[in-house]
Amino acid sequence: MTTISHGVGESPRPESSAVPGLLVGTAAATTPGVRVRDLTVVYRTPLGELPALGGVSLTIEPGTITGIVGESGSGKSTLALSLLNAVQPPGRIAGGSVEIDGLGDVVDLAGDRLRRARGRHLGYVFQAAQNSLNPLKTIGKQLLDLGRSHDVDDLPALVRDAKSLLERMGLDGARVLDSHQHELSGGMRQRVGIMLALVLNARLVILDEPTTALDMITQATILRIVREIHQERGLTTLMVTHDMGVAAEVTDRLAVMYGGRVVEHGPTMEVLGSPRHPYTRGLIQAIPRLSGDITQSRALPGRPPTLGTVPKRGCVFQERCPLRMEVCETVEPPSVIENGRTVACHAAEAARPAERRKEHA
Ligand SMILES: Nc1ncnc2c1ncn2[C@@H]1O[C@H](COP(=O)(O)OP(=O)(O)OP(=O)(O)O)[C@@H](O)[C@H]1O
Repeated sequence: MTTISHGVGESPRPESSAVPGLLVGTAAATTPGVRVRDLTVVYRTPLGELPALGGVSLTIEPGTITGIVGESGSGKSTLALSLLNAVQPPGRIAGGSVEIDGLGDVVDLAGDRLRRARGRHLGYVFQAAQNSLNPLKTIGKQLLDLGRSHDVDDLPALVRDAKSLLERMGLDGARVLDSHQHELSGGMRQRVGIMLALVLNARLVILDEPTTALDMITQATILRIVREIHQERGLTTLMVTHDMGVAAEVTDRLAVMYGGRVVEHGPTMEVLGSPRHPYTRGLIQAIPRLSGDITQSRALPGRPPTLGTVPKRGCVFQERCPLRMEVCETVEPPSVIENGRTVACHAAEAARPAERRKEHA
């Protein structure tokens, strides 16, 4: 689980001069796309610095909801944090870039520029969002602090927007704003987190397991609202989830992660309907809800690697792969892009008709 400060509870800051390259006072005019290139993130461990992301490249198209799925430890949260340049020690971004339209390479952002980008340009809810509220202040007070720290001129409008978002998520907006976090249930706090991610009108919204703390009915309501608000406001949304059912319901595109790599990426229905990577197939087969019959679900054999056990050579999935070939032990499979789908698998590549392989050689 990963926690970062939500920006809530930060002391209000005095007016500061405009920050070059950032839109202050208004939301970004266009829906941003994101281009992650060769991103490497390492964590310091007793065995030295080990990569949690080993050269991830991923393009997030403007206006889409992209889901990031994969088992625990595959690097989903680390990737989400990297989009905010918010990887905390003992982790660090060791290489690569994260280009966000309107912001540039966020890996190069620091200090005030970075703080302002978060919230105003990049909205986010992290797994522990419900624990990152300030216990000493009401939600309303924290909302005002957030608005002031981002130089929002019209604070009454911010409060109105917050109330309306909370009401859409089935809460009594005025009551919630008057409450302290201990007066709210886990599910209510999670919805407060989502409201705070959206209220500054950020156009790129990153949701890390936004519905984990919620019961099924509340989860369905929240997902519907995330989808509606995404469309109404013209957002680009990245959603990290363990739950392939959630991914199937909400996302337009799906990126599947394993051992700190994106092993498959493409339109959600295509990835789920005709998965090309054996890991994606394994994930899908392990889900009773998608395969329809609970007796047909088969758990993926073996366990995902930890930082210390990711293979140093060859394919990261080789140890659990039913299609493993000799080459998989020595050569990391390149990401092959075809018709809007990306797959990094020697076996999938070998199965493609020879003439199409030649075209992409
Ligand atoms: N602070 C840290 N120190 C050391 N290793 C870390 C730290 N945070 C994450 N890791 C390791 O980095 C790898 C990727 O972790 P990450 O949390 O990004 O995965 P995840 O897919 O989001 O997992 P989960 O679904 O359990 O949150 C894992 O092997 C994890 O143990």
